[in-house]
Amino acid sequence: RLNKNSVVTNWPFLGMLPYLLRNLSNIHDHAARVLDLVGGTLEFKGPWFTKMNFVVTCDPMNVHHILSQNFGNYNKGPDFREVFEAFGDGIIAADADEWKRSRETMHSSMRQRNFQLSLERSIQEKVKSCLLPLLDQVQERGMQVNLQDVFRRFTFDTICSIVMGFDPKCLAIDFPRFVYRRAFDQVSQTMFYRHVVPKCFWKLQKWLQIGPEKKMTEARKTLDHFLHECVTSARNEVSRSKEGKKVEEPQSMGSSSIPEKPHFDLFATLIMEEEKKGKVADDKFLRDTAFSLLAAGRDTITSGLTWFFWLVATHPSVEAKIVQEIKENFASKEGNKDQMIIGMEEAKKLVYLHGAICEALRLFPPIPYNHKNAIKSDTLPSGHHISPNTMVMYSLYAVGRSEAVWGADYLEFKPERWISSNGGIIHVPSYKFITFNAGPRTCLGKNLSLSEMKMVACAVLWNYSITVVEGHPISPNLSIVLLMRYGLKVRLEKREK
Ligand code: HEM
Repeated sequence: RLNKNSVVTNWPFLGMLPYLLRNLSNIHDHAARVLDLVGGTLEFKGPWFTKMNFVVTCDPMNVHHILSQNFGNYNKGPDFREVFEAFGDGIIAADADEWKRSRETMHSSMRQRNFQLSLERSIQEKVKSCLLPLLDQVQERGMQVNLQDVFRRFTFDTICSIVMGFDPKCLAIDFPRFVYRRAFDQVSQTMFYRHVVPKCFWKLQKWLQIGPEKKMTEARKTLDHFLHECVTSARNEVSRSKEGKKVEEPQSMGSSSIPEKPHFDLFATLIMEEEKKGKVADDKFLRDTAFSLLAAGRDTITSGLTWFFWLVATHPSVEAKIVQEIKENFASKEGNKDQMIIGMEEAKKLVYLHGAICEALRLFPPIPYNHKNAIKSDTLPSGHHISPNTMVMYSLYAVGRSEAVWGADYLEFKPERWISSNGGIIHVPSYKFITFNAGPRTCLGKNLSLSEMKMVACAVLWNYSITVVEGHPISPNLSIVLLMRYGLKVRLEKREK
């Protein structure tokens, strides 16, 4: 019988760190394979002089236990906050009452009708006035384009508009450089780096201000400046709208500007929600909230769209079915549907597209792993004992590729998996389709993201067929969000309708 932990060599002094570092470039696939071999859960041992021991699992019952059934015993904890310190006290890193307060305020703001309408309008406008014109030019000039870069720009513009009512206009044909976007990328990379080197090592680098930690400090300064400007602008807008005054002309802000027209953004809504409760949303709360939302909602949607378009481009029969479904639902309808810029309600009709997007998000979850900290000792459903203050890591990537959950064809891209015999959408419990997390801390942007992805997919696939540039390498990057290391280089052709 296999000694369950022997799949990964546990070296004297160094523990399993050599395995982790040797396989880092393809760590998610390695983790999925190892977890499969050991029955779903592994006790990882770090070097003896570090506190790098943790339990890693992809067993859906363990995940259900940690995220829902025994939710109260698993928080983010101090280590999470240290690694993700750029999030401050924002919802992603917060625990207990701080988290509850953020979650309630954010949830009620995001449910508001005006917010939903403003969100829909922002996405539609961005597709119509920036995304499709840019792709038109690329196609007309016969150029190659990196779709991942296009989506990163698209999502940065939309998330800034949605959260702060400010469009940085990164998506333009001259692909402008935008210093704040690069600062965000630097912060994400350093946060990933802090996961794979012992804590004492990155702390020393931080203290000495060298390597990635130096870059992190500089990037954070840049970002804090950006967020401070956004907070001030949102406050001014709320005061102006309360006074019923006309919104002033944009001020200069780096290489971009504040939008000309009033906008029902999340920031303004949050400020007003707090006021209704007799509280004042202080600058730090708004800064941390903005950072959390920008980080949570920017690269995640980019990742989802990039892997989706790659899968569709390499599965022509799926592409044909998506286009057919769009045609059947909307092509003969009244109104301006020549570009297929649909709304959120219309997006719900596209069941096959929904299946294809869920399938892409299952195979390539934008957040491939996550972790929690056990407060008291516990026993997982798999029988593993958890001591107090142990980090429990769960691989969303490995859950999405578990044969036990998805069947023998788990590696196939099959949108049909999500469609019932009567043509409806099959509901998969969130601890199995874990891409948006599960339990009380389920992603607050789940519906928003699915709608946005469908709206973009519908417009792009209706207007273009996409071919991946021959020989272009496809592999995941090393960061906290699963993007493509070399981007997604494609050529476009106008679709014959
Ligand atoms: C495809 C897109 C997305 C995916 C796959 C995704 C996935 C996730 C995951 C896995 C978590 C749990 C993170 C953790 O606990 O550390 C999360 C949390 C969260 N997400 Fe998303 N997300 C997406 C888009 C968005 C968007 C667009 C927004 C908002 C604009 C958003 C807002 C949030 C918030 C506020 C949380 C924290 C919830 C809490 O802790 O209570 N997400 N998301």
